[in-house]
Amino acid sequence: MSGVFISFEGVDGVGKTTQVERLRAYLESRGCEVVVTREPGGTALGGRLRDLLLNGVDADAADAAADIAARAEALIFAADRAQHVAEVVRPALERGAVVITDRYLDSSLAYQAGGRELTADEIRNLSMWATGSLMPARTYLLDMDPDEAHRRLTHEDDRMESAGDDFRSRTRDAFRHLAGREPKRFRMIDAAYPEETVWARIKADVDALLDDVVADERFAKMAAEAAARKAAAEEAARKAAEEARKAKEVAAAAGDADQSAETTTAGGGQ
Ligand SMILES: Nc1ncnc2c1ncn2[C@@H]1O[C@H](COP(=O)(O)OP(=O)(O)O)[C@@H](O)[C@H]1O
Ligand SMILES: Cc1cn([C@H]2C[C@H](O)[C@@H](COP(=O)(O)OP(=O)(O)O)O2)c(=O)[nH]c1=O
Repeated sequence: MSGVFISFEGVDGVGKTTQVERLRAYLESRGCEVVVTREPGGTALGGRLRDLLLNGVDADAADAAADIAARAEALIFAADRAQHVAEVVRPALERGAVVITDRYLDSSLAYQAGGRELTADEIRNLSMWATGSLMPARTYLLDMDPDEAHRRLTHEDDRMESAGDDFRSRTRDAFRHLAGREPKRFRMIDAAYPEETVWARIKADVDALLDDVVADERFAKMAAEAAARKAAAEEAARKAAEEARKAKEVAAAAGDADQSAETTTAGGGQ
């Protein structure tokens, strides 16, 4: 199987990491090579950038959120993504692995455009440039009330999580809007249900997705074989026509020689 790229999105606490691990276990049990990764922080460089993004430049500053300007924040997330795609995602896809990422470019669209209010076009262009336009085949948006999701978290708020209720609500709305714009890629799953129910919905969709990928590959293989057969038949027909042309030339040359011999004989009798 060629590589399949899957992303999980949603506000903090909706259950992405939980479902990513369930999907990893399931796909491994089906015999797939699975690479689980995340943004920010899927590479060594990304780990350093994640620390800046989640803890701020000065962890003791009174307002850690303010010490990175909105545009700088967008660029740091994009830098993390560029390194992530170059170092982890593309090589794994080229090997034929299933790559599951806990967040990808839709998070930038939801948080930096929706949340921080930069424009969606500039954020999208930045991420497309950073990734060479690599898009997931499927994106699972886990959706639920963001305050309830926030209450599920057991750790202390990081720099992004402390941005407040309004920010969380804008981010959730932005995710839902993105899913509405691209229904083929997105599957929006109600994440307020228990873990098992959420997983059952993801599993059903993944089974269909992988069947489609296998069917597409089978179709591509059949199409390639048909094209090769057509090219071979055309080559054989070209060779046969060439041989027929040569045979005709030989016959014509032999005919000319006979005729000239006859002419010579007739001329010699005069
Ligand atoms: N469907 C669910 N219902 C209730 N709690 C959940 C559910 N899925 C995950 N959790 C719990 O919620 C917390 C956040 O889950 P996590 O997977 O880390 O979310 P995220 O990666 O989206 O921040 C964890 O303690 C996890 O065990
Ligand atoms: C990938 C990405 C994440 N983020 C934010 C979302 C999260 O608040 C934070 C780190 O994400 P993450 O570690 O995935 O948090 P969680 O597991 O709790 O969902 O970074 C952005 O603002 N933009 C981005 O492009």
